[in-house]
Amino acid sequence: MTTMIKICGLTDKAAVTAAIDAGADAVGFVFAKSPRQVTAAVAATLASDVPAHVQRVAVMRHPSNAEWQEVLARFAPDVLQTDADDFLQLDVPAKVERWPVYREGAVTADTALPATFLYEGSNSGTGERVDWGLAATYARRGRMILAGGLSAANVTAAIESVAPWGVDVSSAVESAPGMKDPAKIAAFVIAAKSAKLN
Ligand SMILES: O=C(O)c1ccccc1NCC(=O)[C@H](O)[C@H](O)COP(=O)(O)O
Repeated sequence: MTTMIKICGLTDKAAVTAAIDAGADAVGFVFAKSPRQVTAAVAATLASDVPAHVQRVAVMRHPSNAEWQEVLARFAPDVLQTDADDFLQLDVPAKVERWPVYREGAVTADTALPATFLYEGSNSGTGERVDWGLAATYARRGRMILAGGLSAANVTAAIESVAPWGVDVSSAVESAPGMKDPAKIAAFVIAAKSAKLN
């Protein structure tokens, strides 16, 4: 079994190509307010050559249904990633996979976690790392995508201690906020793939 790798917050074609060439399984485009924010039209252009085995993820945070419908119509993502409660008010067709975001501090032992979920801290895209010990307990309850503060330097250890289904990175593979660095993307993927899984 290998760990799913998502490179998030892509804003230019070179970064998309770097993620695909490195062997990423998913590429994320941020539509929320962020230094990485792109329009649905730009994301559609950036993702036009993404091969079918790489999932194209629409990353949002508290969108209105109208904002989501615009992204759905123009970008046609494979996956919608947004805070778990957002899904209550969004019309998401069955063909779009859901990656609800659960945030550290808001999850307890009693929280009903879905089959697949993303787990991170309060502030997306800021390099904020979660408690891996706690994350490991939640990772046993479903297909967790671990996010927040991962980098080429720590992703191997993160995978080996948390055992998530997937990992997600953004700021640590950038040269500046919103500017992805192809060499850092490649290094992250190599490090993630080198993790020893039981
Ligand atoms: O990346 C953003 O700026 C962002 C803004 C608003 C909502 C979500 C956002 N990113 C979501 C991601 O999936 C990031 O990859 C994740 O938060 C990890 O970020 P980082 O700690 O920088 O690796």
